[in-house]
Amino acid sequence: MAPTGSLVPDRRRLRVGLMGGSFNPAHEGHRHIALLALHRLALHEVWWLVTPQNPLKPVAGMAPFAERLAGAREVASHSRIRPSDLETRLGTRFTADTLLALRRRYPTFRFVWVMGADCLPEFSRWHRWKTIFDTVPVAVFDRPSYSLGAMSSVAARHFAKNRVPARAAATLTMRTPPAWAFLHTRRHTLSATRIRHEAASGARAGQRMRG
Ligand SMILES: Nc1ncnc2c1ncn2[C@@H]1O[C@H](COP(=O)(O)OP(=O)(O)OP(=O)(O)O)[C@@H](O)[C@H]1O
Ligand SMILES: O=C(O)c1ccc[n+]([C@@H]2O[C@H](COP(=O)([O-])O)[C@@H](O)[C@H]2O)c1
Repeated sequence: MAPTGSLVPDRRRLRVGLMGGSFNPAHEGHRHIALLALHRLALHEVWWLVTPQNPLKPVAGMAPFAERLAGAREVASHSRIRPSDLETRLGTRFTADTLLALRRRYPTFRFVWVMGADCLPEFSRWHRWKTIFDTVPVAVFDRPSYSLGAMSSVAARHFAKNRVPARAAATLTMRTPPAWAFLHTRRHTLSATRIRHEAASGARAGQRMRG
């Protein structure tokens, strides 16, 4: 059940970054951290887990799943970045459940959860958030304006003792969880929120021109 097109046999000790997201829509910021993750975490692949619905985000304004997945496939355009509908196929909605299911399904793979710094401040609101840290190592990538909030967050403080230095990030997939790193990297300013706002104001301007 690996992402469509995966030719890698299940038995290999594949090092895989799992990057969950709404991808509403996918953009260069996603690609930016996926490429950094491949390099800095010494991964074979990054799987973009396009979520059927983020449990903490409103349903209103969420583009249809098929549209978000198609957009992710277009933006990824890299043989080692694999957009996937795994959560839909597994029937999981919460990250903790997805990770446990993936670990069961691919017992020989080395997974690491990859996310941007904006996720850390709200992480303690995620369903069974401590289980996530206990299931796979976690890599957090810098994102403009979120670094300070991320490091003072409930999750960062709770797992402070389990943090490994960024220079050791390439060893994360080999570590027994909980283990996590914060990577101060080149940052990318783009967000899906901005793209949606720009699309909406473009549409309004078009309406004014026509009216
Ligand atoms: N510019 C970026 N820099 C770092 N991480 C990013 C960036 N854009 C997205 N991410 C990360 O990618 C994952 C999926 O993000 P998501 O699909 O929600 O995009 P988003 O731009 O944050 O969307 P929205 O603005 O709608 O919240 C998250 O872990 C998020 O932190
Ligand atoms: O499991 C949860 O409770 C949970 C709460 C919020 C977000 N997530 C996951 O976090 C990932 C990033 O979500 P998003 O919408 O910020 O791109 C995506 O895989 C979501 O399913 C998961």
